[in-house]
Amino acid sequence: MAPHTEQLTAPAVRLAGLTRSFDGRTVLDGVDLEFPAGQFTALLGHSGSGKSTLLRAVAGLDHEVEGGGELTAPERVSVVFQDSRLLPWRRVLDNVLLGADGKEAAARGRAALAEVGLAGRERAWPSELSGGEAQRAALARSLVREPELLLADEPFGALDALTRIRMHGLLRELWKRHRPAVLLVTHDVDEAIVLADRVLVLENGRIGLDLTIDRPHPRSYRDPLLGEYRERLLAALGVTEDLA
Ligand SMILES: Nc1ncnc2c1ncn2[C@@H]1O[C@H](COP(=O)(O)OP(=O)(O)OP(=O)(O)O)[C@@H](O)[C@H]1O
Repeated sequence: MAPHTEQLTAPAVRLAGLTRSFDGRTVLDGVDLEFPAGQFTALLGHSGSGKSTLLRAVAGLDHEVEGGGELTAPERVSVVFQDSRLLPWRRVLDNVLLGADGKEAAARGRAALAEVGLAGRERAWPSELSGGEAQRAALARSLVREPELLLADEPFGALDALTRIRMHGLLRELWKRHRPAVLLVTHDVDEAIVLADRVLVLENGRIGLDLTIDRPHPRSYRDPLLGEYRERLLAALGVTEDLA
């Protein structure tokens, strides 16, 4: 019998028994998680549940995690945060290039900016960009390295609702073109179900729910069949009350 192809593909990320405490308080309590190359995964959880802590661990930014087991992540990892973290003293293109020199690098940077809709803004200063444009530039900077894994920590959390919807379309488009594995941390249940193919809920320091969103793309916010997933996720998050 032919072996199942998934078994032949090494997972992009594998965590086993990942534990992290701060001042004796356990935030991550033996997280087991694995996802394959190219998978778009969202991570939901209440404020303080440890989403950013988990993301930082996967990014290799936290040297105090106790593996207990193992932590495997690809070499080329990019991280996008809620604020763009553009360097104010560098022009947009120089921010995207992050010190890479030469004509070829500049061409790659320009192409990345064009991909996110910022063609013509290469020489702008970050202070001249809107919040949405700054996040576009941050996405261009993250993609120019062709990451195998894109970690995004509430990348649209500070944007207004309409800009956020546009950015959802852009992120999904970029994902389709570049196919990195994505781990998107968000508070927004709709954002998770419209973008991701798998949604995880972090609770009590572990993955409490692991839900595959089996709907074709592009998805619509109005798709009634997404409602069932929304209900399950809200229930897992303990949101049961309707507003008065
Ligand atoms: N460097 C740190 N020192 C002390 N405590 C920390 C540190 N980093 C995180 N914590 C604590 O760990 C818990 C989880 O924080 P984390 O930022 O991972 O949560 P989160 O789910 O991302 O929250 P939010 O959605 O509000 O961003 C919080 O109680 C936080 O105070």
